[in-house]
Amino acid sequence: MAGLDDVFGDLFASVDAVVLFSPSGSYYEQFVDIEDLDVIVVGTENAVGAETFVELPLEFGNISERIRYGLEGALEQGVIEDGDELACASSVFSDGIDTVSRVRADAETRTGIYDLFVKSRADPEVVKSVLEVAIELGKKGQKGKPVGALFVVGDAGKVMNKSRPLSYNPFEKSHVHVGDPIVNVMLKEFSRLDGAFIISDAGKIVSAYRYLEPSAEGVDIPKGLGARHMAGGAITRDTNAIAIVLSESDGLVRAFKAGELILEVDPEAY
Ligand SMILES: Nc1ncnc2c1ncn2[C@@H]1O[C@H](COP(=O)(O)OP(=O)(O)OP(=O)(O)O)[C@@H](O)[C@H]1O
Ligand SMILES: [Mn+2]
Repeated sequence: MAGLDDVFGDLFASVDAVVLFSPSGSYYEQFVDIEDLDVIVVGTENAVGAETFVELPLEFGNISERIRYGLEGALEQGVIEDGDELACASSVFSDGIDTVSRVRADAETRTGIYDLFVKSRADPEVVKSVLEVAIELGKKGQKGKPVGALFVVGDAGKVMNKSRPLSYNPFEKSHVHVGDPIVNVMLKEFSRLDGAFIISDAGKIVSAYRYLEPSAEGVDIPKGLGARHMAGGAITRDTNAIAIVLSESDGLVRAFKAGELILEVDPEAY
């Protein structure tokens, strides 16, 4: 009679590699000595000093997103190949690894999230910080009310040329950068007001309250999204900036690059 090992064993039978999502050191060590096994560690940092590591821009709360973006990064780095069968081990309910998903790597479902972080003009850390601010703002809102915001990151000179001020720029003479705790408070406070934040490649806040005037010609953003998303999407086609948009109406955070929607996350999942 078949035991559970025989049945669940199919999940990891003849896989091309094992992908461990943010494993503990002792968990990882168990795999290192298994013969002929490729082990890939995925996470926001390489805490276990793994030989093959793929960095995630953020710890995706949703398991399928975490796996999808992890595998996209692994494909991008060439540590797995299209069609590879992978046993992806991750934690869903506890701190430790408690879940194994068998997934086939599929190069066609590529979303471009790695381009967003790794191949943008702006520093990846800057993109990550802005995404974190948007997610936090989406989670808490402003004084309990849902709030929207638009952050344009990178290629700031060109973005400034394609926009105009709606009001006095509170960042005019300041030298503040995203990631500073005080700046996060300021960004949240100013997000109540209209327009976009413009942020440089290195993370300097160049301006708040900018009205973007890109040409919207040929921009293909999903129907139902309004002027904020259209302006955010379009500016990324006209310049080498990326746009991170928090929607006041559906609460989602979206990222655009080269005029295309690249990432869509629900702040409540973080
Ligand atoms: N071209 C623009 N540049 C900068 N900010 C803009 C621009 N167009 C709209 N906004 C900002 O977006 C806000 C919301 O506009 P609108 O409702 O049309 O956008 P939306 O895409 O539906 O966003 P939301 O999902 O947050 O409602 C406006 O009040 C304004 O602050
Ligand atoms: Mn709207």
